[in-house]
Amino acid sequence: MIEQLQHYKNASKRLVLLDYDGTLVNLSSLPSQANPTQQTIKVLKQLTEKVQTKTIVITGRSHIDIEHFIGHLPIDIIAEHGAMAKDHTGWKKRINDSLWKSEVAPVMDSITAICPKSFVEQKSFSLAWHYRNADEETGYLYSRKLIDKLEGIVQLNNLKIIDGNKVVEIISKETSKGIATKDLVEQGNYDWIICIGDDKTDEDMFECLLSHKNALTIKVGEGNILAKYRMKSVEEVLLFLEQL
Ligand SMILES: O=P(O)(O)OC[C@H]1O[C@H](O[C@H]2O[C@H](CO)[C@@H](O)[C@H](O)[C@H]2O)[C@H](O)[C@@H](O)[C@@H]1O
Repeated sequence: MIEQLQHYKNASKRLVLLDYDGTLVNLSSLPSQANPTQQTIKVLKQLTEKVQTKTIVITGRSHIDIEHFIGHLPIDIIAEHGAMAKDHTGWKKRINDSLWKSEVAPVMDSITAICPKSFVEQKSFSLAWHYRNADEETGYLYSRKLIDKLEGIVQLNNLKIIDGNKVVEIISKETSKGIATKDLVEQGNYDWIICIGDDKTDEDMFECLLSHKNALTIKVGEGNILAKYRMKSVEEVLLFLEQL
């Protein structure tokens, strides 16, 4: 890793891709509580000041949430797993597919009604059913039931199910952090890339970067790994980013 970092420092055009929840901030019981810490803000600010370095926060969050958390920083953002993107000109849609929401919402609502402490998060191009605060066993069982009930709608509407961290999310099949990463890599001609994430959707970025010889990919926490390195915690990620 030290050798790789040296190459990174000597590179002339760098890309730093950072997931938000579970990577830049610790997970919390409600999405609205995951405010960035002072250290997170400091680290992101430092990265935006680096020359020859493009830093992008790439998140499953709605563009409204992430704008609320870090929108005051001069940093590029890709939100909703690639459906929305922000650069110095402002926010833009990368897809235009949300008509299916009227079919999915009632199914999620019906499960919310029978699974205490679960709730639906609305985003522009996706719907997410959260069960972190439900009783563990009950939440998991209902998440399987929900996935089962949604299979048909998902197939008919060219959608996919993201079976995430205590969340079941529905979004267009044409959107992923991997697709967004591929676009960035093709357009940017970067000679070094650092990519850090903790969740299943971040594996799509790692997979996209597998064949890139100058990509340093880092998985935060345990579980499946297509990344080359692993870090234990958000705190370790922030310390690492401070050294870049
Ligand atoms: O791509 P990310 O930046 O990792 O965002 C993924 C999802 O994050 C949020 O949900 C997760 O974090 C919440 C706050 O810590 C937590 O309460 C929830 O259980 C997690 O699933 C967000 O609400 C989702 O929209 C994002 O897709």
